[in-house]
Amino acid sequence: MTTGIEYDDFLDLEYEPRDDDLVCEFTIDPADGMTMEAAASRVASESSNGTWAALAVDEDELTDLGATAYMIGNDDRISVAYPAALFEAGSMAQILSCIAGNIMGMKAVDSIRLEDCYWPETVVDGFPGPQFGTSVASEKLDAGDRPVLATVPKPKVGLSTDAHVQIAEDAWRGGVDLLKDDENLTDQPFNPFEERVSRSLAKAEELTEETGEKKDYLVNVTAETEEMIRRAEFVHEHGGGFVMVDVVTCGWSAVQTLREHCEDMDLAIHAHRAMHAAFDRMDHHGVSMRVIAQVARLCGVDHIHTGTAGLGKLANEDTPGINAWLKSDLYDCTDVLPVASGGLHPGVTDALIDALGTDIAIQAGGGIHGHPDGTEAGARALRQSVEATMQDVPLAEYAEDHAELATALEKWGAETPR
Ligand SMILES: O=C(COP(=O)(O)O)[C@H](O)[C@H](O)COP(=O)(O)O
Ligand SMILES: [Mg+2]
Repeated sequence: MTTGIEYDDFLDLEYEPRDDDLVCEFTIDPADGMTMEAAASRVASESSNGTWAALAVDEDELTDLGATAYMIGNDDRISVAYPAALFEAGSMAQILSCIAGNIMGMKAVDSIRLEDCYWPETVVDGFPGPQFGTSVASEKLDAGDRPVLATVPKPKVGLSTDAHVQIAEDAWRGGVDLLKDDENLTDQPFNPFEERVSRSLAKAEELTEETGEKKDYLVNVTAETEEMIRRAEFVHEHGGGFVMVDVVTCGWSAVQTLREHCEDMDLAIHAHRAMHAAFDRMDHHGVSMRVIAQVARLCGVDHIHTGTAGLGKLANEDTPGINAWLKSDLYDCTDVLPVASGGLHPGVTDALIDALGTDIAIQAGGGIHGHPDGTEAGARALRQSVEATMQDVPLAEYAEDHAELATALEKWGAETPR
């Protein structure tokens, strides 16, 4: 006996999602002449098992994996439920090819944005999730209850290895926990990977000894996948506890492979999100940062950049909401430490912690190295701004007997750079 598959089969406003459905919320703008219902059913169809033409299939030869558009809101939002059996366990590439694949370009909608996902346990269980998450603050570092502090040397590329290591030393001595490579610093001749990593990690050990606080390094291992694994092994062999990867430009399959190897080496993964804005910057089309963060958590990164709640130099989606999701219960999946970065300096630390809490990493590049008295003073100023905020003392008051903070406040005040 044959069964028909056509668009109407993918819309059922009475449908109640099952516990093991993956539910996705989209904002859509139907094309001219297309109703919300018609557009919604086409989205559900193309992202699961339908196509533009009606099909007749032998029932005995078909597992019905059709999605159901079951809710159409007043605000151009629709909800689509996908049966868990549609998805290959543990393959983020396959999941995204369904829920954020062809539908992003279909003519039935003028625009479509994947806003949010509700992940069922069956799908989450296919992924490893993070190894450490927020616990890095005490398990791998000595940050305790305060935010983890990190800095990226600036200029972001072009510094020699000597200059890079000197900046690292100054920043660690001044009070940051982590040195971080920038997103486009990998293995270039002016500062080759192996020399940079071996010398910086040796310096981290010295500074750990000197300061009595664990110092470590977010090493950018971004590369073609096999080379990336080789670089992660190099970090491990030289005593590093972290790697950094540009998750969007590398792709999720590479991240999944890296995560697998990091398990054996006890390395935490710091996710830089360069290029995320190509997907999430437009509020009517693409994939939200919220979903990108969800995907990153399932794939197993321990930290991810989620923005500054509007206090930095880059456009941000809902940072507090995304951070709350990263720390929320998700079956047995470990949480993720959110990283605030991009245009931060000591003068905004109080507002930042007020907006995002203390369970974050604060990363400042220009806001440390641009300090009039240099990197060490800049790092001290950032650390002082955190101490003040943790003790509930206004920054200006704390600055009265903390010279580095006073100089930073004089230079930047509480401005939000552009
Ligand atoms: O280099 C920096 C910040 O440098 P600086 O502190 O000098 O601005 C990071 O790449 C951005 O934070 C990325 O943005 P986001 O964190 O939003 O992904
Ligand atoms: Mg950067």
